[in-house]
Amino acid sequence: MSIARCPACICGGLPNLQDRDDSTHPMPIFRILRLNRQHMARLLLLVILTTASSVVLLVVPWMAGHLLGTMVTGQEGALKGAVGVLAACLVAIAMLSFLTADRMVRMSAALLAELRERIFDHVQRLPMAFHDSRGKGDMLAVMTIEIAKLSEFVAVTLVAVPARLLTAIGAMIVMFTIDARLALLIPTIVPLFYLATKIVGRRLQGLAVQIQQADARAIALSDEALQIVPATKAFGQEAAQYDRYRQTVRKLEGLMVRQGRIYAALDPLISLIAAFAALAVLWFAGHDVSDGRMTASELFSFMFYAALLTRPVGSLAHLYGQIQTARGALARLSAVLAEPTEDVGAAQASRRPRAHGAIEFRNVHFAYAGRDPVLTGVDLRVGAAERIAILGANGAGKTAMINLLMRYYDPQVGAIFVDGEDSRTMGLSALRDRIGLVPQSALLFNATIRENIAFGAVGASQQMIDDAARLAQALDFVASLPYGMDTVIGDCGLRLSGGQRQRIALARALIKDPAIIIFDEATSMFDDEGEEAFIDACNDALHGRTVILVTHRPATLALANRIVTLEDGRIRELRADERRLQKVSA
Ligand SMILES: Nc1ncnc2c1ncn2[C@@H]1O[C@H](COP(=O)(O)OP(=O)(O)OP(=O)(O)O)[C@@H](O)[C@H]1O
Repeated sequence: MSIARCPACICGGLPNLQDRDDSTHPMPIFRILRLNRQHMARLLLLVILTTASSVVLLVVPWMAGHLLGTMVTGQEGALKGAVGVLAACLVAIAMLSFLTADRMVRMSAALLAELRERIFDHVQRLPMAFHDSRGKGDMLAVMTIEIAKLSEFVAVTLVAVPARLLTAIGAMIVMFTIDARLALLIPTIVPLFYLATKIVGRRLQGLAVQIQQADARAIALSDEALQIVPATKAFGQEAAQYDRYRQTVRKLEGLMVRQGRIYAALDPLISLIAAFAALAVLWFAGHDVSDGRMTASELFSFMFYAALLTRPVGSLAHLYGQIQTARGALARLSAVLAEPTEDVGAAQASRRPRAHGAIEFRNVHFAYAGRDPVLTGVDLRVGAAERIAILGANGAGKTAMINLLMRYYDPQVGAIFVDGEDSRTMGLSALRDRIGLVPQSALLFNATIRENIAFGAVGASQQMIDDAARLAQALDFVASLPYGMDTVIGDCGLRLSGGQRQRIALARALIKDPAIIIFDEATSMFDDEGEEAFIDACNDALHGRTVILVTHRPATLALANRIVTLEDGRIRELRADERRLQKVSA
């Protein structure tokens, strides 16, 4: 029996980042974000707002130049008008900035929430084989950091691009109208900008991937460390755990510093190129003004537009790096969303005929991906209401049989029948509705006892919860807790004893009144007395149900009326003397 995984635990392994294939062709961003009409309307409004800001912004250099020109020439009347227009522009820019920022936050938050819901829903529905193959930290990084990056990219960065382009093109046009000869100097610096962003962008791309990997590892390590706090304390591993985490976050720090340095260098570089261009303009324009070919107002305006131009060009240079980061996030999200989910089928338990619980494994062969075969021709018939125990050495494949019965995996050869129907054709929800699983690790979550029991059946009523708790003989200990059924039990039920957790797990399994109950080493954490009490509790609860017991514990075997053993990948019925021996020790 393998250790059942706690839903919130990292035991499934750290991210295997080397194995990850990020080369998957990313889905278009609009498909990933499912941008519907409402989103498009909001995006359009944002584009209009940022564009309006740009238009007003384009008036400012003109008016500022005009203002300075009138100051130089001493035209008092024109001064007042220019100040008034400038003030109006500044107020308009402030208001538009507020509106834009407010809308951006709403848009970004909405996209983030929707994407989070979607990926959460999708990941939960992915088959066990997928979860086995992916590191949990890696998945957590995709579900948190990556989607945050993506929604911010769309709602903040991408939305501002039209406005930036408009500002750049608008500034260029006005500069051409002021002095085409001088304006022609500007395009000569474009190749320099391009070169700078290309070189910088190439460095940023590799760094973005490394930062994502280090981020994922840091998330995985902190999650794992929190899960194994008791083990860390018991083995005095606090310092070693700290070192492991420290190495990862320091590596992340180094990468972020490198990325920050590149971005830090980019802005001054762009400014320097722009400043040299401005100097060249001044050089030529100085002659034009002294020769009377250009007014002082035009010169000032020209210079202001040149300065205005550096802002959108600078942010467009940043855009290259941001696109690379978003592309990486998009590829990883696409890869997860492209994975086919399990088809659970409609939950119609109430309309299904009552199941009998007969099970048959017919020539079942199974190997986990990339591993040696575990089951090599399992044949086993379990009659309705029969109680069977499956014995076998560690690693023999007992849990693998349960995993196949639950259809967490499918066999490579052979089939499993439940009530005479091939489990692969009956629909996952129809199959799983018939089975109550009590695993070794109770898989409880941090909520009340009531919520944990109700988890076993969609729409469970109060009466059903109480009945299930009574059947599992959990009512006594629940009554002794400070808030009874409403007591919150901590992560994985850590505020309960092992035996109490198992009773909650049994109640949860019984609440849907399943025809089949599986105990996968469910009594391994009991002492003899606790095990006997638990078995007493089970005797009533198991009445009329098919029971599969995976256990090494003799006392639990007493529940079984038939014992088989799994050896070399096949089922062997115990001989009468072996059976007697097992029962005697029980
Ligand atoms: N998710 C998995 N991916 C790959 N191999 C696995 C996985 N789970 C178990 N195995 C391997 O499959 C084999 C059978 O494991 P299984 O858990 O079914 O054994 P078991 O009979 O339940 O053992 P035990 O009595 O120790 O719990 C083992 O060799 C194990 O290493």
